Amino acid sequence: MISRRPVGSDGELVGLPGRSEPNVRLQNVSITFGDNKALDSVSLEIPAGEVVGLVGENGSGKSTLIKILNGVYRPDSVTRLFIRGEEIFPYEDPSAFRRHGISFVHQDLGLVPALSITENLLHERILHARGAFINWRAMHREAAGLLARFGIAADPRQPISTLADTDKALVAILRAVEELGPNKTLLVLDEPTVFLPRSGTELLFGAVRKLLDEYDMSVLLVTHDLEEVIENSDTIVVLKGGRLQSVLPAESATPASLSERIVGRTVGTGRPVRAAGPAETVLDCTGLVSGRAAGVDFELRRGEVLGLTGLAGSGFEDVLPAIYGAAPRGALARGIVYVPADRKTEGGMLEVSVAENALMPRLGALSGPFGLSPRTLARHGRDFVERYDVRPSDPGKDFRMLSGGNQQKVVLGKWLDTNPSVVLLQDPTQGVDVGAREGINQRLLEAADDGTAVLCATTDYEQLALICDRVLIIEDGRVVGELAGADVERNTIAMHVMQGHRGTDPIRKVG
Ligand SMILES: Nc1ncnc2c1ncn2[C@@H]1O[C@H](COP(=O)(O)OP(=O)(O)OP(=O)(O)O)[C@@H](O)[C@H]1O
Repeated sequence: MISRRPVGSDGELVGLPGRSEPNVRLQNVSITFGDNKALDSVSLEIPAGEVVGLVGENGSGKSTLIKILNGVYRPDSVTRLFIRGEEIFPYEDPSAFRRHGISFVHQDLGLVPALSITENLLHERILHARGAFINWRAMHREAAGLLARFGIAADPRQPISTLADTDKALVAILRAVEELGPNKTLLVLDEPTVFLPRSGTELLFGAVRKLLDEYDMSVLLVTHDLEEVIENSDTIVVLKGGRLQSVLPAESATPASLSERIVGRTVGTGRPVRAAGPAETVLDCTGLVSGRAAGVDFELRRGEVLGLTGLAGSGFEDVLPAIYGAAPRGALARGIVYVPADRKTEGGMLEVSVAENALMPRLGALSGPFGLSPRTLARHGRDFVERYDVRPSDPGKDFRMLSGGNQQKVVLGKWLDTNPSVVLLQDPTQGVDVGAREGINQRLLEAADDGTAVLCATTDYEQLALICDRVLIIEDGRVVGELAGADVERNTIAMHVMQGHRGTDPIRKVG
């Protein structure tokens, strides 16, 4: 993408207004939680027609900035915000953002599965027509028009749950834009593609560009996926420790240069060489049927890292909860642990400290006759936050106060510390920054070297390529192929997932 703003001698964009006033201008955005200055004098501009990517390590302030833009948090009073040149005062009226045309799509998309596509898409208007006459025929016609314009081949009367994941994400985006009425300024996309394959992401951003051209709006894209942000943004803004680290034209950025700016170092993309362990089977999964899994067979061996992947909806996502759910009581005693993707509702206890969360599965082992002393809790807590690089490194902090990525480190670490024989991981590095991702992968490989069998279900092919000894591809609820050795490589995995989908037979069938 060609940036429309001037570039300085250091390759960074000059942060002054361009020829015309940007759609959104943030000046000195600052916010303080207790003694933590989560955002410190951040100034940035989001010009019309541009996608501005917002990246930064876990806890750098991305979500906080978004929450200021939707009125959840009040910034410190030095902050000044301008929308299409007009200063707005969110302290006085948090709904000002919405009225000035700012809308959001979050990772969970916020769709209601049982409702029709039309009801989801035109939700706001239908809601406001409450009690009044709703012309359903006209609503469906309008929804059908929108779907057709954005290439979604579906009847708008059908439930949204029948759509493929990419189309669901697209509907969520169209709805967010539709809800703004005539006043369309900024669409904030908060990791909307984490569950999508690359091809889905491309489709989605094709539609986003079309929206930008049609409405002269802007997009603020928050993501941890460096390739995605480079491919789809015009400008990339890097936050570090609550401050503006840099503003760059996306065309000049590479994943290595970005990770350097984000975490202060380049992050390794090499695959470690691992010795083949003994072939002892620790988990024999035969004919597993659950959700969309329709007879999944595989063996998991001691000390190996096995990946499970496929297109969203292929059934690979249903395997781990089914395995864990099959033995809920005895699972932990037998050394099986499960780390779900949804760490907020399933993974951690929000109201207690990081240290208590981290030590919870080992409380019995660590406690003396009089329970766990505060001193022991603090000592183990300190050791934990250091080993898993949890930030801020305060074990006494409430879990709920951590950023999303730091919560993920705590949830993963607390289970790995139980020295399990089997670890079941669903999207383990989702929402985790590029540096922490490397740390987590390292911990997983160390666990495997110590004999733990790791089963990892994800569409993050890059992560699979970095840690897996074998990768199983699932299609229509069954294992249709296995990649091992040099074939455990990102593009090869992606190709086989896609080719399997088209019904060809590119890889060795298992069984
Ligand atoms: N409600 C809150 N109370 C106290 N501290 C908070 C609160 N919300 C955020 N913080 C702190 O503000 C800082 C920025 O957090 P934020 O969630 O914005 O980071 P982030 O860049 O979105 O991280 P991630 O990539 O992990 O989602 C962190 O130090 C976090 O602990």
